[in-house]
Amino acid sequence: MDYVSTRGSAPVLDFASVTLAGLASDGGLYVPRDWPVLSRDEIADLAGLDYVETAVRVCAPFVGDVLGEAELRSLLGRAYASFSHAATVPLVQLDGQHWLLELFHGPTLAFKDVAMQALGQLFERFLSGSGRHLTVIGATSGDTGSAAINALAGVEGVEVFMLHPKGRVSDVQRRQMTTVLTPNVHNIAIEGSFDDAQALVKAMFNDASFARRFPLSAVNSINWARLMLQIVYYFYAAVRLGAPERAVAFSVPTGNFGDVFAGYVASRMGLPIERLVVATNENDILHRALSAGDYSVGQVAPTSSPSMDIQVSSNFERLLFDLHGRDGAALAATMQGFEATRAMAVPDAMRGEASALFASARVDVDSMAQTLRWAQDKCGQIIDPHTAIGLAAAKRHVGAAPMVTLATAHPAKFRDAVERACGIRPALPARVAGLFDREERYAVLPAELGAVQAFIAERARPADAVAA
Ligand SMILES: Cc1ncc(COP(=O)(O)O)c(C=O)c1O
Ligand SMILES: N[C@@H](CCOP(=O)(O)O)C(=O)O
Repeated sequence: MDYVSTRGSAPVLDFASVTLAGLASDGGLYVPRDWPVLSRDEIADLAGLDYVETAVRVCAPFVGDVLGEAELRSLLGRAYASFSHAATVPLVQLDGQHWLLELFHGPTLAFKDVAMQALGQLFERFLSGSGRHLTVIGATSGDTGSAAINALAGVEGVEVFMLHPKGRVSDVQRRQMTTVLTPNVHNIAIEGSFDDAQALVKAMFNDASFARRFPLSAVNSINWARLMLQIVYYFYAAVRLGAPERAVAFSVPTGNFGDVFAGYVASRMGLPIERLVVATNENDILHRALSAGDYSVGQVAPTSSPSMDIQVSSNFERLLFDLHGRDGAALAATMQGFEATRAMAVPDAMRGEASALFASARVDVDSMAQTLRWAQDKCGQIIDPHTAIGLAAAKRHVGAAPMVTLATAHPAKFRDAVERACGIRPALPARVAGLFDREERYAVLPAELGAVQAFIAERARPADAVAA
C-alpha cells in the first residue's frame, strides 16, 4: 500500500516509512492512495474472531507486504496482552437502542491505548537493527500523552517529548505522564492551550532545518498508523451487532477528529455504518462545520471534558481531502487560506456529501451531566464526561440502527468532574495504584517555538549521531 499526502507534493511512502514519518513534509497528512474494501463475505467472516485476529484482517491491506501476516499477528498479540479485559474492548448494552464500546481497558485507561500499544510495537520493529533513532514529539490534552509515554518509555532508539497545556489536564492524566521518570521521556507543560501545543508540534515538523537535524516522528493521530489501529474496533463492534446484514450507528466524542475519521474509513472499507455522530463539547468547531459550514477557530474554552478542548481538528483535513476529490493542490490552497485567516467556509456541496454519513451535536455541560446521571440511574453505568457527551449526542440522533457510543475513557481519569455531575467519586483501578505517591518531573515552557526547540535540542540525539 502506498501513502500520499493530502497536500499532494510530499514523497509517496510505504507503510513502514509512513509510520516513522508522522506529518508529511508538505505540511499535509498521509492517507492511503486508495481505500481498501472488504467484501461482504470478508466482513461476515470476522464474526466470532477475537480482537487480535480482527485487527490482523482489518490492518493487513494497509500494511501491505511490509510485515508478513504471522508477524503482524504476533505484534498485535503483544500489544493487546496489556489489556485487562478478556474481550479487549467489550460492548455493554445500556437499553434497547444504546450500547457502549468500552475502549479504556488498556494500561492508561483511555482509548488511546488501543492504537498506542501497537504503535510502540511498530516503532520497535521498524527501528530494530536499522541503526536509526527517532525524536518523537507530541501534543496532548492528557490521554495521548499518557498512552504514548506508557508505550514508549524505555524503548531503544526513541526519545519522547510530550507537550501538554499547563493546568488544563486532570490530575490523574498529568501524573500518568509526569511520574514516568524513564530517561527517554520528557514532559513539557506549555503555558497555553492544546491547540498551542499542537501548533508547536506542526511548526517543528515544518521547520526544515530542525526536521533535518532531528529525525522527527509523531504519535498524535496525524500519524496514519494511529488511525489504522482505531478502525479495527468499528468492525469488531459492528459484526457483534449483526453487520454486514445489519447497519450500525456510532456516536463518537470528538476533538481532533481522529477517532471519528477512523469510523469514516471503516465505512469506506465497506462496513455498513448507518450514521456517524460527531459529538463535541462547547468547543464546537466541528459541529459548526458539519451543520452550518462554519469552520472558524474561536478561543478554546476549558470544560469538564478537557481532552476534547480542541478547536483546530487536525484530521478534518483528511476528510476534506476526499471532499476535494483527492485533489492535493486544491486542498493545499484551501488549507493555506485557513492557516492565514483561521476560518474556512465548507461549501454546501461538500457539506451535503458529508451529511450522507455524518451527523453532529454540541453538548453543553448540563446536558453532559444529565446524561451521565441517566447512565448511572437507569443503566447502572458510571461513565466519564467525554463518553457522556458521546451518549448525549447519540440520544439526539438514534434511529433504526443499534447506536454504539464509544466510551473513550475510564471515569476515574476524570473523577472530579464525575463527582460534580453525579456525586460519586470513581475509585482508581489497581493498575494505576500509587500514582499519587510518586515523584513528578516536568518542565514549564512558554508557548514559543524557540523555547521548545531549544529544550528539545539540548536533549535529543541529532540525526547524524551514531546509534548506541
Ligand atoms: C477521552 C477522550 N475522548 C475523546 C477524545 C477525542 O478524540 P479525537 O481527538 O480522536 O477526536 C479524546 C482525545 O482525543 C479523548 O482523550
Ligand atoms: N485528546 C487528545 C488530543 C490529541 O489527540 P490525538 O488523537 O491527535 O493524539 C489527547 O488526549 O491528547
